Formats: sequence, C-alpha cells, structure tokens
Amino acid sequence: MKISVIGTGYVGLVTGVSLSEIGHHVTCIDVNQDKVAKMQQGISPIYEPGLSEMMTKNINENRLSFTTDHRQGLKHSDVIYIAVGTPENHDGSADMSYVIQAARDIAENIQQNVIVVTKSTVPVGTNDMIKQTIQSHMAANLQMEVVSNPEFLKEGSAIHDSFHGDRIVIGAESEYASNVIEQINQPFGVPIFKTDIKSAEMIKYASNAFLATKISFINEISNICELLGANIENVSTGMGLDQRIGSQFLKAGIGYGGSCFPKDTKALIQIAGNVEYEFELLKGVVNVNKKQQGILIGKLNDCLPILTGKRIAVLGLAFKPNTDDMRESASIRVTEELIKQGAHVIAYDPIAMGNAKSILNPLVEYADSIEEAIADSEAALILTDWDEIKNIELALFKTMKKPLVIDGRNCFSLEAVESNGIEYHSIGRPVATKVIEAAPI
Ligand SMILES: NC(=O)c1ccc[n+]([C@@H]2O[C@H](COP(=O)([O-])OP(=O)(O)OC[C@H]3O[C@@H](n4cnc5c(N)ncnc54)[C@H](O)[C@@H]3O)[C@@H](O)[C@H]2O)c1
Ligand SMILES: O=c1ccn([C@@H]2O[C@H](COP(=O)(O)OP(=O)(O)O[C@H]3O[C@H](CO)[C@@H](O)[C@H](O)[C@H]3O)[C@@H](O)[C@H]2O)c(=O)[nH]1
Repeated sequence: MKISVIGTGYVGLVTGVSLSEIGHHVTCIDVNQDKVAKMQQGISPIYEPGLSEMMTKNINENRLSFTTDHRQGLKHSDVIYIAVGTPENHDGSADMSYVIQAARDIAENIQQNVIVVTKSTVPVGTNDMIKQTIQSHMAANLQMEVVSNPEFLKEGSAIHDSFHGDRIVIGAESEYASNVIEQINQPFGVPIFKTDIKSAEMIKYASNAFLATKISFINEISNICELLGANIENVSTGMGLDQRIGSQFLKAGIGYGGSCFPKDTKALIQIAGNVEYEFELLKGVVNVNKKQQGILIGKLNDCLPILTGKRIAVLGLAFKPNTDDMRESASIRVTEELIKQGAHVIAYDPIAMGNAKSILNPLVEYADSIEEAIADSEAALILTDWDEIKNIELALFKTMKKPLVIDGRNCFSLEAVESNGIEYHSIGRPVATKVIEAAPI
C-alpha cells in the first residue's frame, strides 16, 4: 500500500518507519526543513531506541522517503495519516490548529480518492470536523473517508510498542475504510479492536486519564505511607499482585510528565466541560500531580533550608528514561525553583542535555558525567530513573560535601544506601539517615 504520513514527530516518524518495515511504501511529510534534511540523510531527529537503524534500513530498501512538499508527498497515496501535534491551549483544551492545517494541506493537494487516518490525539468529534474541512476544500470529483486510529506508543520504547502493543484501535464509519486500515496493520500481529469513530477518540483520552489516575493514586498513597512509616515499594508490590489492579503504573515518584499525560488529562476535563460535565476525579488527578512535582524541593529544604550559593546536583532531566524529550519534565520546575532559591545547579542527563539547554534556565550548568555533577555538591536530586543512575557505584556519593541524596524515583534500596553511609530521602519510604563524614577528595 502507498501511504503518506503528515508530521514526523515521535508519533509520525515511528508510524512511518514501522509501516515501511512491514512492507508499505511510505512518504513522510514535515514542514520543518531542518528535520526533513536530517531524515533524508538517514539521521533521526529524535532519540528513540531502534529507530535510526530501522529508518536507515527502509530508506536503503526504497520504501521510506521524506519531503517538505505536500503535493509531492501526497501524490498517489491510498492512505494519509495525520500525526501532527495537538498541544495544550492556555485554557487546557487541545490546540487543533495543526490538525486543521494538515486537513487543508490534504484537501488542497490530493488528486485521488483517499482514506485519512487520524493518529494525533484529538477531542471527540474532531474526525467529523477533519472530514468536513477536507471535503469542503478538495476537488469535487474526489471521495474521502476518515478513520480514527489513536496511537498508544510510549516514548523510549516506541518501536517495540509498535510491534508488541496491546491493541490497535480502529474507529470508522464504513466497513470498507475499517477493513483497509485493518489490512494495513495486520502484519504487526497486534490485536485489532474495531469500533465507531467517537468511541475510538474517547478510548485514547480515557486510557491516558486512567493511567494518570493510577500514578496520582499511588503518589497519594506514598505520601500517606511517609506519614505512617509504611514503605510504598512493598505496598505497590502487594497491591499489584491482585490481577484486577495490575502491577504497572504503580510506581510512586515525582509525578507524571511528558508530552501526553499532562495535556491529555487537562484536555479531557475540557472535553467533559464542553458538554457540561464536571470531571471531578480527573481534576483531582491533575492537582495531585502538580503538588507531587514540588515534593522534592520540600524534602531538600527540610535538610538545607538555605540554598544560596550551594552546589546542588540534578541527576536526570528527561521526563522519563530512554528519551531526550523534555516536554513537561519535572526537571523544568525543580531547576527553576533551585535557581530561584539561589542554588548553583549542576545537571547531568545521559541523552536529554542537548534539548535541556534550550529549555532550562540559562543559569543551570551541565556536567559530562554523574561523577562530575555530584563531586563537591551539598545535595544530589534524582529526577529520572535512567539505568546509568540506578547502576551508579553508591560509594561515589561520598565525593559530595556531605552524601545527601533526595531521590524522586526510588532508584536505590534503603539497605544499599544505608550500608554506604548516605543520607537518603526517597518517595513513600522511611528516611535512611546513617550519615558519615565525606571522604577527603
Ligand atoms: N509523543 C508521544 O509519545 C505520543 C504518543 C501517542 C500519541 N501522541 C499524539 O500524537 C500527536 C503527535 O505527537 P508528537 O509528540 O509526535 O508531536 P511532535 O510535536 O513531536 O511532532 C509533530 C510534527 O508535525 C509537524 N507538522 C505540524 N504541522 C504540519 C503540517 N501541516 N504538515 C506537515 N508537518 C506538520 C511538526 O513540524 C512536527 O515535526 C499528538 O496529538 C500527541 O498527543 C503522542
Ligand atoms: O508507574 C509509573 C509510570 C509512569 N510514571 C511517569 O508517567 C510519565 C509518563 O510515562 P509513560 O506513560 O511511560 O510515557 P509516555 O511516553 O508519556 O506514554 C504515555 O503517553 C503516550 C502519549 O499519549 C501514550 O501513547 C502511552 O500509552 C502512555 O503510556 C513519566 O513521567 C513517568 O515517569 C510514573 O510516575 N509512575
């Protein structure tokens, strides 16, 4: 099948590359010339394990190409995917301007009948709007149909998720369009769930909202554990053994970040509000998350009430491991607050520092290694549970002025930090306080 994908962000590029890998001929279109120039040379503009290799392979086998030209990119395509961004408006609703523009680009450039597939996360009713927009601007002799096919990939494991996802959701009005999209996806070997368009649109928001609810729920339990002396790790494990609850997304921490949960939870509150339904539970989830992102600074201030001139190491900047994505990362808020309190911030991230430099306060300094970041620091804050951080030799913390670690991701066992003489504050667990003097450097 000949397929075009509009938008080559995390979703569009992974979609295009995966579809080419299963044998389709894919042209990816993006308005960003720098990105397209890179991709034409086989360079992925984003960090995503396995993506570059698969991309190069399919370019070399002539199944994958990139362009900034909509007319050329949409030529002869049977199916066109929309994978542009749907960021947050000031009021929390989803910004549809990129989707509308993509619909117009399709209408103005197609010269054949097409099925338009919406991958972007869009409010219920948007596919109807896309259809009307395209139909009112396209040539009168053409026919088009829309299909909702929301994306469930996780950053950091996006390629793996494409081939091993739990389900592919296809929402369509006509059996014909639904069957075409089913056939396209069949080689992935992922279970397919067919439904109507509005339900498909809602499945995406409801899934993200439910996962965010699990996280805020376990974070509240962790805060109560701290007050009562229970250990959240044991509590999560014990809860997760109940198959009705499940063990995933029960990891307490400093709240959820990223390009999806923060914006999609707020968008669903707005979507409900538009039909005069107050989504009280989800409002609570969002508020709990906001509070949770500030929890580490509170713990740090309990230990070091005055941060002026103090060297504070920040380990991990991306919103989760295995990605360079900084969108809605807790590191933005935490570093800003540290700078506001006068701290000298030295940050380290294995992959996201390039992106971080254009996002974080310019007063943040960057180290080339964990060792360099923590040496001589008065405290180390852990914000992302990268393997490189989890596997650190704990004795290294003794190169700090005083080994004080505030861990927002529960990277270490209490026994291990205690036996290394580290003062260790984590989430939902007792404080490990056995402090020894720092070794001379
Ligand atoms: N990032 C994720 O993990 C993820 C997962 C599932 C769903 N989603 C949803 O998928 C959508 C895309 O997310 P993303 O993170 O990939 O976005 P992104 O912002 O990383 O990428 C969007 C791309 O679209 C391009 N673009 C915008 N308008 C265009 C146009 N008219 N023609 C051609 N290109 C255009 C931009 O230049 C950009 O490269 C969003 O709705 C998001 O909510 C994202
Ligand atoms: O138990 C957990 C699990 C996750 N998180 C945090 O939640 C955020 C989101 O993590 P994750 O869901 O793994 O990453 P995303 O790439 O944002 O993926 C989510 O958002 C995508 C965009 O809509 C969806 O496609 C995915 O299914 C959905 O998991 C990150 O900050 C994590 O640190 C926790 O705090 N505790």
